[in-house]
Amino acid sequence: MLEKLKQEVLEANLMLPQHNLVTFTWGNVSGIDRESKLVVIKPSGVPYDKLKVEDLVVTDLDGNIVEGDLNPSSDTATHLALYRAFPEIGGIVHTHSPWATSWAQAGRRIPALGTTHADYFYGEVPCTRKLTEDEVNRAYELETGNVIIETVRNEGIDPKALPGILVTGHAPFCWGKDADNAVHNAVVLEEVAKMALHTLQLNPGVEWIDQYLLDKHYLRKHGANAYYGQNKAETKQETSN
Ligand SMILES: O=C(CO)[C@@H](O)[C@H](O)COP(=O)(O)O
Repeated sequence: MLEKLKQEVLEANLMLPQHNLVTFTWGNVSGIDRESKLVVIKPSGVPYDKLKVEDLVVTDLDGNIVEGDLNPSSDTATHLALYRAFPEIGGIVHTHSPWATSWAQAGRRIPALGTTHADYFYGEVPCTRKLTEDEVNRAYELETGNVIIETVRNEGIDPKALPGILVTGHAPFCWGKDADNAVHNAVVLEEVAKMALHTLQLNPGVEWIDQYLLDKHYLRKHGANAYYGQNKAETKQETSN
């Protein structure tokens, strides 16, 4: 079942070590088939260089295993909570990539300091509150998902415009229209996390980029009249006076 989705999720998981987003078995990627409401996710603790498509686990949105002999990722409940809350996402990735994880451990939001950031994240990358002792001890992974959902909803965030978040004391979660897009966003998040830290070291008083520049860079890639890449948008970029 879901052979195409399984292949996409396998390839997305293998992109994590390829892009240096993980060490050992850290991290996990999943994808959802919205028609069947079934999720394909990495098995827990399996080294990436040994991961095969038949190792992937299929669950329903309640976490019941529909297919697979191995235990699903230990973060499965977090992924499922996000799929239930955000119907617009099709893939989720969690890593402990060092630069983004440093911001998460510091409990700091990543400010939009440049156009690289603006190309993918339409504003600062948010950071959740800490989980309470009760949340950690009662239902850690589910409550990790819930604190992400709480932050997104309380701050009126559009998950498509800000496809990532930092969980305080833990690490980043990113998402996208599918597993490959989620990993792409995770790679960019790691890059902008590194750039932002270096920028602040070079100039601690640096300000966010101006809203008009944030708008331009985000919307030329993702807006209704996007013209980045090979979009044949009606509105072309100005090429002459
Ligand atoms: O959050 C963490 C570790 O703190 C995860 O990234 C795990 O390291 C990945 O676990 P599995 O997906 O292999 O269960």
